[in-house]
Amino acid sequence: MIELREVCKTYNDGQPNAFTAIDGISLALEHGRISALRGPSGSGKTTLLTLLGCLARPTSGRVRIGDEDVSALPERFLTELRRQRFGFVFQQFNLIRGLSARDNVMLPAFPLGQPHAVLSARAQALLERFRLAHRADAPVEWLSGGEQQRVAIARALINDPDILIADEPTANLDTRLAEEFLQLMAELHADGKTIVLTSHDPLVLDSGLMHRIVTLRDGRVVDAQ
Ligand SMILES: Nc1ncnc2c1ncn2[C@@H]1O[C@H](COP(=O)(O)OP(=O)(O)OP(=O)(O)O)[C@@H](O)[C@H]1O
Repeated sequence: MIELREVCKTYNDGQPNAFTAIDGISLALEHGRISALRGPSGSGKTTLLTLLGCLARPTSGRVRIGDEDVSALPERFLTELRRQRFGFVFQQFNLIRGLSARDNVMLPAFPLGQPHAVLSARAQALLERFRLAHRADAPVEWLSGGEQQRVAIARALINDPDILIADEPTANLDTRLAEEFLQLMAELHADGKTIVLTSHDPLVLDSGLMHRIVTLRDGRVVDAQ
């Protein structure tokens, strides 16, 4: 369970330009499920995702991942927790140009200090799983949008996280690639992964694959089916 209790996030807290993007959200997302956050632009979806993914701390309130209250953890423990438990897929994929697909996939695993050959084999296996083995040595900028996204998903999985976080994952994809993305999410759900994503995309929201759809407005939950 990922649980938020009375969570607020205020940007520029205490300054004249303070802005409360998340305004007292309590929410529990079950492990092993696919949950979507939706809502108008500026409603706080990305901010909420960063709090759920321990990329940012709440200004007030509590975030629990399983049994652990992570809102109180010092930064280095948070970094460790992120590495071990979370994989992130960003809207723009955030791949490093000039590096091969395989090296991009390996990147999040480098700080864990495993032998290069082990990591390389694991990255190759993930690329194979996503039908990209033949592109492993290509610089990522040579890959198509759909291929780049599969590299980004492979990279998110390199440390075998149990929680996958994705921000507007289909925003840059055409219908066929968005459907392919959903197919991958269904497979990862079958593997037992917990998936939390933000989306405006009816193709995602109406796919029938989302176990929970949480609607935000003005930093509050207005509906949580
Ligand atoms: N670093 C920041 N500093 C100040 N305000 C911010 C910051 N990041 C986000 N905001 C503001 O917080 C609000 C929520 O932003 P957020 O990106 O979470 O919304 P969103 O629902 O994901 O929007 P979109 O669908 O457009 O991506 C917005 O009004 C935004 O301008």
